Amino acid sequence: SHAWGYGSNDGPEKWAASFPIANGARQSPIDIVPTQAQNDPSLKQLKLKYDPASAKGILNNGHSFQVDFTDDNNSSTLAGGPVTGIYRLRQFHFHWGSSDDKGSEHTVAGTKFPCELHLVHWNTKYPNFGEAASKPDGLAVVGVFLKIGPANPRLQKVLDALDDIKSKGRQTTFTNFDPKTLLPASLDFWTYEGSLTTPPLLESVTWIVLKDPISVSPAQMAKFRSLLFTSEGEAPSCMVDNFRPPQPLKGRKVRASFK
Ligand SMILES: COc1ccc(N2C[C@H](O)c3cc(S(N)(=O)=O)sc3S2(=O)=O)cc1
Ligand SMILES: [Zn+2]
Repeated sequence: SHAWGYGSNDGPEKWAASFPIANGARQSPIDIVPTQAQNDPSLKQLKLKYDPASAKGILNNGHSFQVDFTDDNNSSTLAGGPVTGIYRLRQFHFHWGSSDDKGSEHTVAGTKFPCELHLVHWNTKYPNFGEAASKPDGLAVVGVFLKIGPANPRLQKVLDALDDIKSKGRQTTFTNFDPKTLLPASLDFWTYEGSLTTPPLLESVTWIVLKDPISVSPAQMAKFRSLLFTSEGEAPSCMVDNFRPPQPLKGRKVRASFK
């Protein structure tokens, strides 16, 4: 079985054994070096259109927690930016640390953030998510950094739901939520061609990492850290440090939508 995790026995340094693409040419995350990113005036404005009614549920999947969206129509989509065509929102999830000095997957000139939000979209030129996930232009993930500061009221509805999904496999209804409320004021972004940051590590992701972070308070970070990697009945293991470290750039260019 392809059981993987973030521990010393099954963590990122071990993934290549079951998923050799871990050493591939376009792996994620990466360290973004702003001074080496090239401004590309041909990049369009990011167009995000989210319908709160398309939020469906919230699930502890044993690696993170995710909010799933109905993706059988174009009610919640991404277009513009570096992509061609329309991508449908599938889910969003987070990665975070055991302490505020780490947790993000992407880093900015070596700076780690305590948490990173990923909004996962798939290219509607393919018939479904599973098909899209294996194509080089199949997925587009928007990454948003979370930085320690005042409590973020926009996060609260998500964090309040975590008590119901403490252990792996737990899920509950979660609807009437607009993920746009989780985004910073500016949609300035860096973009590069990469991969999923967890197994199966497929090299199918156009990454769109927003330059500006949103805030999260230490108490709100403690809520993330109250989740468990483990199922009910197993010895409890706190869900923390569920991030992959930056991977080699291997000649890739990072473009900036801003000067
Ligand atoms: C069989 O192919 C598959 C393709 C994708 C997935 N997913 C689960 C992954 O954990 C995963 C990781 C993502 S990240 N951290 O944004 O790079 S996005 C994502 S997923 O929801 O698309 C499952 C099977
Ligand atoms: Zn992710």
